[in-house]
Amino acid sequence: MLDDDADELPAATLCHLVDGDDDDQPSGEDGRPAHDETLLIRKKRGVGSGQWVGPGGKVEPGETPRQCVVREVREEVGIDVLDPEKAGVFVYRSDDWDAVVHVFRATEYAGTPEETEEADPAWFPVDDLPLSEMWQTDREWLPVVLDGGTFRGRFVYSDGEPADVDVTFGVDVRDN
Ligand SMILES: Nc1ncnc2c1[nH]c(=O)n2[C@H]1C[C@H](O)[C@@H](COP(=O)(O)OP(=O)(O)OP(=O)(O)O)O1
Repeated sequence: MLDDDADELPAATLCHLVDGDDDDQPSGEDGRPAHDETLLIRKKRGVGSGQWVGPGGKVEPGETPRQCVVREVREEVGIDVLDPEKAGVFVYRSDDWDAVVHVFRATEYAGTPEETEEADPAWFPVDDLPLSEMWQTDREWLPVVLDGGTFRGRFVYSDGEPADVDVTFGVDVRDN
């Protein structure tokens, strides 16, 4: 881990779901995106509200990060992710909240994303993400995660801007 105190921090999760139409139906006719797209939410409240982010949230007592990410995706957009795979982990430090954030990638899900009180979901092509309306540090690692890679990072924000950014790719993130 890139931060000595990471074990002391509250935990949170993010899910980056990648979908593409790989069956026999004409593009888009089964309600699934025609090409590789990823599900983002316009977050209505909480940390990062107003931005496009992956669905996710804070890990509750007694919950594992994997259990959390399944619950949060269900609560925020009403679908069940079936195969969340750990793809990264980063320490986030800011003026008002610090956390260790576990990042999952998924390709299988049940249901159709819908708007909730917490989030407004939309699919974006993986090569055309709304980066100017996302966390600035997402551009460091999100394309790698969407492409099947792994990373570990430490992102320090001050006054809403990245002040210290450290990322390593191609690491084993299964147990941390
Ligand atoms: N730097 C950065 N980039 C991308 N995403 C994040 C960060 N820092 C973060 O904290 N996050 C993400 C990690 C989590 O998904 C959320 C924070 O949790 P939040 O959505 O506020 O928690 P919930 O449990 O859903 O909501 P409330 O408890 O606030 O109702 O931000």
